[in-house]
Amino acid sequence: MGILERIKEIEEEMARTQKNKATEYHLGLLKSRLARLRSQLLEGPKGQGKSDEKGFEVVKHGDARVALVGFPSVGKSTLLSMLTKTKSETAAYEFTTLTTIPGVLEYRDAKIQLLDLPGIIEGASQGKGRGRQVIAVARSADMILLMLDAMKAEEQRILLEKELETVGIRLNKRPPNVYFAKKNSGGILFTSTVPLTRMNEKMAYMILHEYRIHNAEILIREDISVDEFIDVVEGNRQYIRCLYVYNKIDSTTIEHVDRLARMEHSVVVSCELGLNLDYLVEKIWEYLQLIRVYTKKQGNPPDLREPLILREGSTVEDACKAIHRSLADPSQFRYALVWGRSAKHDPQRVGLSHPLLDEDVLQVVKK
Ligand SMILES: Nc1nc2c(ncn2[C@@H]2O[C@H](COP(=O)(O)OP(=O)(O)OP(=O)(O)O)[C@@H](O)[C@H]2O)c(=O)[nH]1
Ligand SMILES: [K+]
Ligand SMILES: [Mg+2]
Repeated sequence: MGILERIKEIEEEMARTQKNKATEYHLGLLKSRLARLRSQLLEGPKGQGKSDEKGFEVVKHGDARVALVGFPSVGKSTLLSMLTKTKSETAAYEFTTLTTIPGVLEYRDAKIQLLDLPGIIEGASQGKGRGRQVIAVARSADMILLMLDAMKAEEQRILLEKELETVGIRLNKRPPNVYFAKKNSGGILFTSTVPLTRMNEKMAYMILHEYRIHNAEILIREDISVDEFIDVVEGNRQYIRCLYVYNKIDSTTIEHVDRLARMEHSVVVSCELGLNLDYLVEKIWEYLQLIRVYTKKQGNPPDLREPLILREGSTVEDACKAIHRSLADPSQFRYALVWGRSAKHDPQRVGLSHPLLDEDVLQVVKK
């Protein structure tokens, strides 16, 4: 039996099985089997490289990468053409876009790579309509714009979420707070620092057994579910921030638009009429969690044209490394001066571990 049939069989068995105390462990086992098969599917057949199927990968450029994912003809290419200087072909028929089209979204002195992708359809995660190549690119993104047709919002959203979930993409979630390490000996060492209400030690043993893991250390620090435990064991999940972009609001009612706009992580737009696109770009910036750090040389004003673009939570050390690989070395770095929101007083003399904030000014003093 092929992997796809085995997946289908397990899915059917899960659908048939009632959820209760007596079936809890059996369902846990089925979930882990399903997760293993799906991972196998993603890796592809052993010994056979992935290169025979041409991918949609393009070179990473700029400060961050945002991928446009959605069903055909929801307006992905129209959006790319509105937000960047790149023109991607748009048309009323499905599958107009056949490969990745990269554009550059310039905002707040950052260059954000925006990727227009071919539309995906139900079953994409199993390879339908080159869905796997699209998903591979989505996995490489710092953020996903899940684009939906406002008229078919609910059904499209549920289907797309399922496709992405299936391939191990977790949208707007954090990795479970669990320490997990495989060992060579010593058996299973299971500890939890909080009461577990959704799984337990027995379940963990059973799942690990399914994965043929007999020696491991597990420290659980939050009340996780069985699915989250499997995610930890799989270890290949991608936790990606996502905005749901409801397009074509020009062709639906104001009440419906209002409802969509109030949902979590959502932005309503009309790409064609250019409605609400400024707000969308602001939200993209917010979700990417980037900060700008302006550098200055001693005795000169700061360079306000080209800031360093760093992840939120970056330190002086990260900034130094972004300027030059060896600048953070003890042989070069003496101290830094920081002006701005992260400084207690202007300027503050700081070391490598000082955390920076958006719009700080940084001067590195070398030895
Ligand atoms: N009414 C309306 N139509 C739109 C809007 N945005 C895009 N369209 C139309 O929707 C159709 C599809 O747009 P595309 O940008 O080609 O969609 P796509 O998602 O890139 O499609 P594929 O590449 O085929 O997956 C085109 O006819 C667009 O003119 C919008 O805001 N409102
Ligand atoms: K289209
Ligand atoms: Mg397109």
